[in-house]
Amino acid sequence: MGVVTVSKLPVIEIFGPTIQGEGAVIGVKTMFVRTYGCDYRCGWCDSAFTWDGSAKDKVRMLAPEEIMDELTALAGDNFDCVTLSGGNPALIGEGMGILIQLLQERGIQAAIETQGSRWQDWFYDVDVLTVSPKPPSSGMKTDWNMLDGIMDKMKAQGRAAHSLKVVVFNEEDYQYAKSIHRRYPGVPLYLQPGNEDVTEEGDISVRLLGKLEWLFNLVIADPEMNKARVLPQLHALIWHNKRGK
Ligand SMILES: C[S@@+](CC[C@H](N)C(=O)[O-])C[C@H]1O[C@@H](n2cnc3c(N)ncnc32)[C@H](O)[C@@H]1O
Ligand SMILES: Nc1nc2[nH]cc(C(=O)O)c2c(=O)[nH]1
Ligand code: SF4
Ligand SMILES: [Mg+2]
Repeated sequence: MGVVTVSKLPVIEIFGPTIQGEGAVIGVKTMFVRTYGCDYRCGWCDSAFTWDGSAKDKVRMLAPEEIMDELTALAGDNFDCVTLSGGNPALIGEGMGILIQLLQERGIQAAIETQGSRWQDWFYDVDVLTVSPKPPSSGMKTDWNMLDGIMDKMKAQGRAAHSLKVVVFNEEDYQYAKSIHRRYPGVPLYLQPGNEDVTEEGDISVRLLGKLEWLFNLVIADPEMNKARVLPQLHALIWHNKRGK
């Protein structure tokens, strides 16, 4: 018997193919792997089941190879990109690094969604890194030392396409987004209107589009935001608050 490496990941859901609904690679067909656990507790988190205990019984500890097999079983070769989200995927060390390698060996892009509260060396290997620092409305406090460190390292390394994405619910959040833009001026900034009710059932697109127009108007009036991009959560316009989309 060979030695078994323990590098399993806590996975709460694997789904797709769907369309990436946010940020730099919006519109691209992608699979999702959502890890369990978060070091934050954002008041408005649209994926609170990844950390609030309500879906704890659905968590599976999976080896990177098992995740690959499940992606293939779900979608065959009908995808070129896998988005690793959570929760905070940056809580996971070795296992995530191995999964990213496995994906890339098969010519599949690895995209990451994380909030910038933790660093992992595998950030260097990611194809698309989205760092989404949290504005005041979340109730979280930004660790500026950590965020500076992450942005410095990504800049110095230069391979992975990285960008910033700030969710904006109110004027104070908008000011926070501006402070992020001033602090990291060379990094593409995406602004995303907040979904104020992540439990509402039925069609929420009119409400979301209203919030998008509000954010459009702030940016339109603001010469400091000439380079920012304002995008909706595209999947939420189409599939609303449905899970696994
Ligand atoms: C659920 S999080 C998981 C990844 C990581 N924890 C993070 O926050 O970046 C994925 C993305 O959804 C965004 N998000 C969460 N709740 C939201 C809401 N109510 N409205 C708009 N965006 C939201 C987050 O800001 C983040 O950019
Ligand atoms: N379609 C779709 N696009 C997304 N982009 C980021 C997501 C996330 O929850 O991390 C997400 C998601 O949950 N679904
Ligand atoms: S950091 Fe991301 S997953 Fe964690 S609570 Fe905030 S939005 Fe949710
Ligand atoms: Mg989501």
